[in-house]
Amino acid sequence: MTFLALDVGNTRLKWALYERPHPDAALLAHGAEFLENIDRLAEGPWADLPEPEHMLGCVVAGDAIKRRVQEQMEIWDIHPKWVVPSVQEAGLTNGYDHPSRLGADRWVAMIGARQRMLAQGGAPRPLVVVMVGTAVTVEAIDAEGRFLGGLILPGHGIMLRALESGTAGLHVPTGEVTPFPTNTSDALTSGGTYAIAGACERMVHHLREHTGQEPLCIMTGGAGWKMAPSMSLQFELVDNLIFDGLLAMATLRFA
Ligand SMILES: Nc1ncnc2c1ncn2[C@@H]1O[C@H](COP(=O)(O)OP(=O)(O)O)[C@@H](O)[C@H]1O
Ligand SMILES: CC(C)(COP(=O)(O)O)[C@@H](O)C(=O)NCCC(=O)O
Ligand SMILES: [K+]
Repeated sequence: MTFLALDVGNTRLKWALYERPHPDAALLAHGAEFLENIDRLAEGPWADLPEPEHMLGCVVAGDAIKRRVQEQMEIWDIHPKWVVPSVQEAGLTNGYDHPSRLGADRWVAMIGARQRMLAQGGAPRPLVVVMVGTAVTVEAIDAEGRFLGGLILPGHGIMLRALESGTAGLHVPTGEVTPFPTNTSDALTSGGTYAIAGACERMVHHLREHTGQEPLCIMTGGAGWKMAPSMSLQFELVDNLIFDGLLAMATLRFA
């Protein structure tokens, strides 16, 4: 009953093979590839894997990338299944104006975060879910599992590239995060980091005001580790929220 979980973002493809489609399943193998290397998955890291029986993925990198990933899966006899955000799934209600236009990765990460909170026991709380990847997303979910809405902002890389290409004098190496930057490198690195931190704190404030309860804050994504030390509020850093979400959805779909 092996299960392959895929998360295809705008920078990297992340994959994980589990012994079965269940949150308690053992992890058999996992990896991550930058998108320029995905055409070598079948002859590389996937060549010696036990054949997955089921697969569920989320992709936000566009149709061309999705097709290239599906080509790599032709070494197996599986039918690729991709998440399309719906109005309701796995205990979460989708408040987006057009539910299917929400990024699939955002939907899956929120489902993972909610499952994670419920698994910890205690009364359900509002959730702020931050994903720091190519872009940064900051989601608000109330204690009843209603996704109220979320923010999208540029990630570190995009912010720096935008500043570099839009100015004459901002071509400098990465700096340090510091409260009072005194050189261009530190000013850029700190500006980006605190822009993201500020958006997160603002959303916590909005959700606290809206629900009258203290939100639980969870952070994930490839660049989450860069943000974690600069957060003034307590954020739990989780590296596999999307896989948690895919496992929760797969349990319901493939049981
Ligand atoms: N090996 C790495 N070295 C440096 N930065 C990395 C690495 N892996 C991830 N990152 C950071 O994480 C971001 C990508 O995270 P990821 O969650 O894979 O994004 P996405 O889901 O959008 O593809 C990059 O933009 C980069 O800032
Ligand atoms: C916001 C995103 C670009 C994030 O992509 P990522 O950083 O994970 O590569 C992606 O979730 C997306 O394309 N969303 C569709 C638009 C929306 O969610 O409103
Ligand atoms: K992502």
